[in-house]
Amino acid sequence: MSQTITLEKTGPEAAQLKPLSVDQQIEAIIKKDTKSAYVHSQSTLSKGVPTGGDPRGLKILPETTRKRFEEAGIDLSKGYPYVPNKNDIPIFLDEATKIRNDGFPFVERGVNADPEKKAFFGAAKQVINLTTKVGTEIVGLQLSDLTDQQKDELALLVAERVVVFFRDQKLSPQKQLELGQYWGQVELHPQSPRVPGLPGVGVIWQNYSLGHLSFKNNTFGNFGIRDAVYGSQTWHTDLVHEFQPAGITHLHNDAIPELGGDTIWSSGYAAYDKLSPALQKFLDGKEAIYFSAHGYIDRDDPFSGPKKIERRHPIIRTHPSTGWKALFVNRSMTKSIVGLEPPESSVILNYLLDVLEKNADIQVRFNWKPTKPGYGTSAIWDNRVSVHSTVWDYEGLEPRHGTRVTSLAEVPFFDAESKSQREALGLSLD
Ligand SMILES: O=C(O)CCC(=O)C(=O)O
Ligand SMILES: [Fe+2]
Repeated sequence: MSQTITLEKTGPEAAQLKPLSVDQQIEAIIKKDTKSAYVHSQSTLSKGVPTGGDPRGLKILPETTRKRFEEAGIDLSKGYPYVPNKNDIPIFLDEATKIRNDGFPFVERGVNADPEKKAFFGAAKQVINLTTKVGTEIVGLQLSDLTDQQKDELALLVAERVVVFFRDQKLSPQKQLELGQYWGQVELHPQSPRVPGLPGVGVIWQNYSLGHLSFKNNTFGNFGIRDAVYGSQTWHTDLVHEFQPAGITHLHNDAIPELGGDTIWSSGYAAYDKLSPALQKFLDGKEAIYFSAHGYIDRDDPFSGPKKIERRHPIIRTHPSTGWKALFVNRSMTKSIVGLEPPESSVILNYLLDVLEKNADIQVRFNWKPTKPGYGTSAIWDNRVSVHSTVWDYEGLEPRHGTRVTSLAEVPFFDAESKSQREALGLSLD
């Protein structure tokens, strides 16, 4: 498959242009006028929207998404996406930190699964491992038809392979939510736009947030310099500021660009296996500070600017199903290693992040295109043992839209008796 691509000229001269009104911005999106939309990208459509359904989003909703929602009986009459009521969004840091601070029961489904996964594999036409260490594609199986036994086996497969893909799916947002609820308590994100009537189903839609239009190559931090249209998302893992952070995330993309818009995952197990035994030993049992994506006001120091929620978690964590150790750091949301001087922490942390981000042999890059037009593609990954980054290379304003359900998991732990993946599989060189 090939496609001729003409990159728009943007940059300083584009930034000189007059910002557009919201209506003009919507027009620009409909006409796929990248340059005009880019000019406005600093103040995104998703900011400052009225609470409730956003009527503006409906105007640019991709056809495949609209069809999927209609078939599922989603009420779009008030607009799309649903934007949370401002009164429900915590403003102060202490309020935001308190959400789920007390913990909740969690059942790890993969633990009880048949290690051979006979029920799950038996129902699939094909099982394709995409690389040696990470990523498996399942062919010929509908996620909406899984039995509980198959869901347990899939959870174990996701834990082992880090991310598992399913093309050509017919999946309603309600079924997607049900599946997520089976794997854990579903995250109800107070800020994020969501599918109307389904608080646990978030929306990933760059054409709405225009996120990718304002990003440059941003390896060294979020929200990089705005002098290029394209880039990639800062490597991250989801919701690490939670007391019980994300386990499985399931993103179902129902509008997929003709070319591009891939996502990359890197394995935390394999990253750990790349460290020397001396560095592994140093890190085992250490903790790091993780922070939230959103900022909040500090009641005691309200004028100091937004502050992030911070949590302490083990920097090497043991996965409860596989029992393997994984490196648990990410560029977007890991602040420092506890117990080290700031410069020491920064050097070591940067090295660890580089191991995850710069080694293609522990990564998988996935293109979401279904083989059947009109069908969607699901990626199901384990945030406890991976980081991911979306590639915003797709041309102009081609639609890319997905619904996302995240199941929260256990309080992260490190088991000193646990093994690395190579050790457990008998591949260790020493
Ligand atoms: O759009 C994607 O490929 C992934 C977006 C993302 O970071 C997520 O869903 O957690
Ligand atoms: Fe993410």
